[in-house]
Amino acid sequence: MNAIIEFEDVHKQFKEKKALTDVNFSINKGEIFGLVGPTGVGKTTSIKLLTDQLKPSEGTIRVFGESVTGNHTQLLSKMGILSDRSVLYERLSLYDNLRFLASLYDRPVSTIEDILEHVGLASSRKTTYKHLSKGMKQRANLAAALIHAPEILILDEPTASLDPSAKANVHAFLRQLNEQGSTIFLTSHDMNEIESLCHRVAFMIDGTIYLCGEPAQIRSTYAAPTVTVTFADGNVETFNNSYTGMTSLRNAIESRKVQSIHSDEPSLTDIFLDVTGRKFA
Ligand SMILES: Nc1ncnc2c1ncn2[C@@H]1O[C@H](COP(=O)(O)OP(=O)(O)OP(=O)(O)O)[C@@H](O)[C@H]1O
Repeated sequence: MNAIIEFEDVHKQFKEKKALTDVNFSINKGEIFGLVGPTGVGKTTSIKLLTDQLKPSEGTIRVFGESVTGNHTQLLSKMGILSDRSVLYERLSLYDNLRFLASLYDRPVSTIEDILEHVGLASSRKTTYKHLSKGMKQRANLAAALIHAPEILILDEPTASLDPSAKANVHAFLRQLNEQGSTIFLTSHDMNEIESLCHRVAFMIDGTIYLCGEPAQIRSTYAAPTVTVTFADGNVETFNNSYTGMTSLRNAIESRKVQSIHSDEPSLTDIFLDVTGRKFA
């Protein structure tokens, strides 16, 4: 695997507050990687460290094998960043904002139309940034993050203010960018988003990585060793995934009409709540 983002033994201390403790993970080229966790566990701090807005107290963060600390000018040109700070001017129209950014990166203006179309803001191109709604501002900043066709996209809660339809459009766009070669690192509170979008996911709890892996692999690790069968007469029975359980299941299937069979696999949200005992914010 070709790791292009690496967190190695990263700690971050803010005066008395320990925000990150011994954080280790890596993201491979071409992956969509999700960092999830409740509010205040260290997701934004991780993004700020990765984008050199903060310095780690200990440890190293590398992008393309190079430490980001103090080396961000060159590395940032390869990253598109959506963070909690807007990069757009309040008094400029959306189009003029993006045209300004495109000129900084020497990108053709045709890129702007294409991106505006994909984030669903083509009809708002003349609107002054400050007059956009909260969800539109979020999509405008996503558009700004994409203007220089970055190899890596770093997105802090990219869909937090979006309605379900805008969310689905942004998801489709992110999948498309990923298929075209972008590596995407995103944070979210939304397990469904992570489950449907990400190749791998890390659960962050109180500043540490609790679990990391592919959603299907995590689900199967925590799956209950049972199979639930609904029979045509309405009865529901659970069978153990053991030799005797499976023999009973086979006998039941042969002798009774079955409506549905499903393995009792928990969702990522179930697993998260189970392993942490904490609720999502
Ligand atoms: N500049 C700072 N000074 C002091 N403490 C900070 C600072 N920035 C963050 N923290 C603290 O570090 C912890 C992690 O904050 P962070 O913003 O990374 O959480 P988060 O997981 O992104 O939360 P949310 O999902 O609400 O955005 C919190 O307790 C926060 O109060």
